[in-house]
Amino acid sequence: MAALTLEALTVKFGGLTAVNGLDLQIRDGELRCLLGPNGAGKSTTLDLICGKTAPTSGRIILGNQDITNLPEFKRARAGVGRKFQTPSVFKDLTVIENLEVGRSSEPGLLSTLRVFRSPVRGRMREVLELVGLEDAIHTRAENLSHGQTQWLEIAMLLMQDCRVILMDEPTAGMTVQETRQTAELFRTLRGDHTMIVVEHDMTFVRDIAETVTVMDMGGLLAEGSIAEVEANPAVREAYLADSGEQDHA
Ligand SMILES: Nc1ncnc2c1ncn2[C@@H]1O[C@H](COP(=O)(O)OP(=O)(O)OP(=O)(O)O)[C@@H](O)[C@H]1O
Repeated sequence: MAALTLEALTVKFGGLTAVNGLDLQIRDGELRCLLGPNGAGKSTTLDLICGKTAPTSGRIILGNQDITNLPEFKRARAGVGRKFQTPSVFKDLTVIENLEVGRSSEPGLLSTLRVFRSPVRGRMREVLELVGLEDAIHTRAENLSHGQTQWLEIAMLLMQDCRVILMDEPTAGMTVQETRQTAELFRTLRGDHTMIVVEHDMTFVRDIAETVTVMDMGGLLAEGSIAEVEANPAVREAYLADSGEQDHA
């Protein structure tokens, strides 16, 4: 079953069509990489899916629910999770406290108490092990490395049991080692979680990619395995036309 379907999705900003009639279908459990030269419309596509930007036309369907006209917070509740480039963790709180706060959709004493019940606590430990933060449970977020902070944010999304997780350049600013660990994490997550990842780091993409979608000028340019799209002359041309981006494909 499709976790997410985009139908002829379009957004215009004045005279500029940033996303142009985009059709996309993401299977449950799929890890889809979204590539394309600068200005291709990748981040705007994520903005449209999470509700940060309203489309000019087209439809967005999550599972079998049409979410095109839902406001951002309702889409989050419906199961769209978004990780932005700048982490939004609480610096003064520890790793586990961040997960507790992130988990609580109804702030207040009752929900905080509920969080401490064992099934949720057990799930937190599981998620922290998954992202490699099991030894940093009581570390304040401000003392985490850049990579660890990104993993904490991913852990917070995993706790929300999102239907689809959107990530914009998750490895930006990471060391080579952190990027490798993130690739390993994503390979573990795929199958159980549905993710759309916008990424420029082609080594990382090759490490994690199943199907990749290449956008150019707001539209879909190519879709297939990494080998297929890298061999596609139209893809090569699009990247070469974008002067600063030759290294990205
Ligand atoms: N709110 C906005 N108002 C006007 N134009 C916008 C807005 N958001 C994006 N754009 C334009 O839409 C186009 C697509 O931008 P977008 O950020 O989606 O590209 P991208 O593929 O994510 O690029 P990059 O890889 O550089 O992040 C660009 O020309 C951008 O300037």
